[in-house]
Amino acid sequence: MNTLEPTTTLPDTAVEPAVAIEHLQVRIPVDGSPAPVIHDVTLTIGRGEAVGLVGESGSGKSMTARALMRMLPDGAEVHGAIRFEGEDVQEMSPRRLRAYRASSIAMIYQNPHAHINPLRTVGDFLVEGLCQVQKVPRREAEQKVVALLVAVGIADGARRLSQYPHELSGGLLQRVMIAAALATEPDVILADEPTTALDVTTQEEVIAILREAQVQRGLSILLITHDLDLAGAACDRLAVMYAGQVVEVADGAGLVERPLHPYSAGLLAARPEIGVRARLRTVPGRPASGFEVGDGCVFAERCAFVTEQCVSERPQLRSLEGRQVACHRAEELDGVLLPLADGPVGADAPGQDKEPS
Ligand SMILES: Nc1ncnc2c1ncn2[C@@H]1O[C@H](COP(=O)(O)OP(=O)(O)OP(=O)(O)O)[C@@H](O)[C@H]1O
Repeated sequence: MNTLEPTTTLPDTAVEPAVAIEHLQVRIPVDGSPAPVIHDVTLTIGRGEAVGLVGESGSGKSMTARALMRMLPDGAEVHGAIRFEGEDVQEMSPRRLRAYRASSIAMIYQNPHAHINPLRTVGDFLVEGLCQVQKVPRREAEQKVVALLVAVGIADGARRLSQYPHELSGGLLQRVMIAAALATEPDVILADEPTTALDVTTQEEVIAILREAQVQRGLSILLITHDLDLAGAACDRLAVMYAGQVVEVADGAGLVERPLHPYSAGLLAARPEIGVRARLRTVPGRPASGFEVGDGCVFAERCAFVTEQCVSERPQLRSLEGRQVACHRAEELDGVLLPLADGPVGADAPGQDKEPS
């Protein structure tokens, strides 16, 4: 489905962002030695802004979210800055970290069944968090969660409180998870593939609920997804990630109309179009994880425009015409990549001056 309908433009950059990640690098121990999974993530989420983090499997999207929650695997080495409202998340004391996770930031996962106790009722799940962590009296907590269930489209919320997770469909349970996330009145919600396990109609409803929560409650949202169209429709800005690096940040319309990074163009070209019978296009080559790339551009192996400089020197994310891009050749490729996104991707692409390595 090509239904990209971005809604707003870039936020006012003079406003302090809710979240600021600068040059994040993460290494995690694999077979006893540290392996890089995040090379360079630089990303801000403004207050009340929804940012879509898109990219292929293994690019490090979930790891970025986990770094923001300070929930990385044991032994992870972290470099760079992760700030929430100006405060360094890495420097938070255990007590401050508990408060941050309890009331400033909330996470919604792909598979709600995996994040709820199947032996407890929906009511226990929703109410106990409020009673125990936020010290809200039980009766008040029940009233609050019923109102939240109504807000996420569950009209018979009071009845649902006595049900067990297995009695609810995936879509209903994901709404319960959104209600749970909203219950603590967080400033930021991290939604990690929240609709991947749902059918298309339910996907749209869940995204609409998140979007409404963003607008009504002034929430900042990081939406992690493989689905560029979904992210474009639901978010104010998109950050494209590949092999542990953010390679382009733009508003949805800008990205679709004028991608500046060859990987963004490849992702755009790979979107299936309903009603058009054609061979599905793919980005040539295999998606790489952070620990598989060398010192040069993370996309060099698969790029149709690769040069010697790309292989030897990693491009940094830099500002260019109101957006950010990490490509040595972004100026030269401006305008060349759009026909690429609309047409064939690969060795026959225009502007290619060297064989991919
Ligand atoms: N606990 C872990 N231990 C070791 N490696 C891990 C662990 N979790 C993730 N990885 C690796 O880190 C890299 C980034 O993973 P991550 O889950 O962040 O990617 P992703 O972009 O979210 O992918 P997906 O869309 O498939 O969830 C991958 O190479 C993955 O194999």
